[in-house]
Amino acid sequence: MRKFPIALTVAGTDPTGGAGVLADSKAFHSRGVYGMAAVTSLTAQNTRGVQDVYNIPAEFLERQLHSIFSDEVPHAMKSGMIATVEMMEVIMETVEKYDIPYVIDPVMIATSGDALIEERSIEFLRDSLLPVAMNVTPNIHEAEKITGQEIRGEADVRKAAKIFLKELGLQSVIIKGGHLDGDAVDYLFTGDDEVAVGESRIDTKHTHGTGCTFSAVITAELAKGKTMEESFRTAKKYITSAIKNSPGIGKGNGPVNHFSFKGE
Ligand SMILES: Nc1ncnc2c1ncn2[C@@H]1O[C@H](COP(=O)(O)OP(=O)(O)O)[C@@H](O)[C@H]1O
Ligand SMILES: Cc1ncc(COP(=O)(O)O)c(N)n1
Repeated sequence: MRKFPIALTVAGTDPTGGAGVLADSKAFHSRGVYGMAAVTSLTAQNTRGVQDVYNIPAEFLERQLHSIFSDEVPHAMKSGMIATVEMMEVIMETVEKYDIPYVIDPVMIATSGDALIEERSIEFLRDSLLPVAMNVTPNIHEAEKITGQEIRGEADVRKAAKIFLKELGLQSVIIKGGHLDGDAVDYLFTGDDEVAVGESRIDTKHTHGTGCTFSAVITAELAKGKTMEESFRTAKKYITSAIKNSPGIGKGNGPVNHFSFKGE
C-alpha cells in the first residue's frame, strides 16, 4: 500500500451527507485514504428529493482543480454529478494533463428521480469524457442512456458492455445491477474478461448514495495501487454491508453506513 494514498472526488454536495462529495469522503476515510474534493454543484436535497441545484461556474471548478493539482497530485480520482458540458471540459483537461486513474460515476438522476445533469451533457459525457477514464460505473438506467440499448437482463448487460469497450473507448466498465430484478449483481468487463459479483438483494428503501459510495471505494482502492478487479470486489463488499446496516436517517430514502465494513 502507498504510504499516503490520496483520492480526489469531483462531484456535487448533498447537505444531508448521504450522496455526493460527503458520501465520497466518508468512503475514502473509511478505506484509510486521504480524501480531497472539488465541488461541481451545490444541491438543496435530502432523503426525500432534490429541492434545488446551484451549479458552480466552470471557471471556479477549474480554480479548485488548479489549487489541488498545483500542490499535490492525487493517486486516483472519481467524478459524480457534473451538470454542464463546460465543467466536463475542465475535468477532461485536468485528467489529460495529469494522466491519473479516473473513475466516472455517470450520475444523471437521483434515487428520488430528480434530474441532476443537463440533457446535452450526456452526449459530451459519452463522446469526450468517457474516453479519458479508466473505468465507468453506470447503473442500468445510465448504461441504457449512454449506449441507447434497452437492458433487461444479463445478455443485454453484455451487449451494452461491448459498446462501452469497443465503441466508446473504455478500458473497463462496471455495470451495476442494483435496478435489475433478482439478486444485486454487478459486472466488471475488462477487454474480453468478465467478472460478475452478486449479493442477495436487501429489502430496504435506504439506498441513497449507493452509487457514489461504490465508485468512491473503487477510487480509494485504486489510489492504494490495487487492481480494478480487487477494487471492484472490495467496493461490492463495502456497499452490501453499508446498505445492510443503514442508519435509518431521514424520512425518505436514507443513506448507507460507512462504519460497518471492517474488511481488508
Ligand atoms: N437493494 C439492494 N441490495 C443489495 N445491493 C444493492 C441494492 N441496491 C443497490 N445495490 C448495490 O449498490 C450498488 C449501487 O448500485 P445501483 O443502485 O445500481 O446504482 P445507483 O446508486 O448508481 O443507482 C451496486 O453494487 C448494487 O448492486
Ligand atoms: C450531489 C449528488 N450526487 C449524486 C447523487 C446520486 O446519488 P444516488 O443516485 O445514490 O441518490 C445525488 N443524489 N446527489
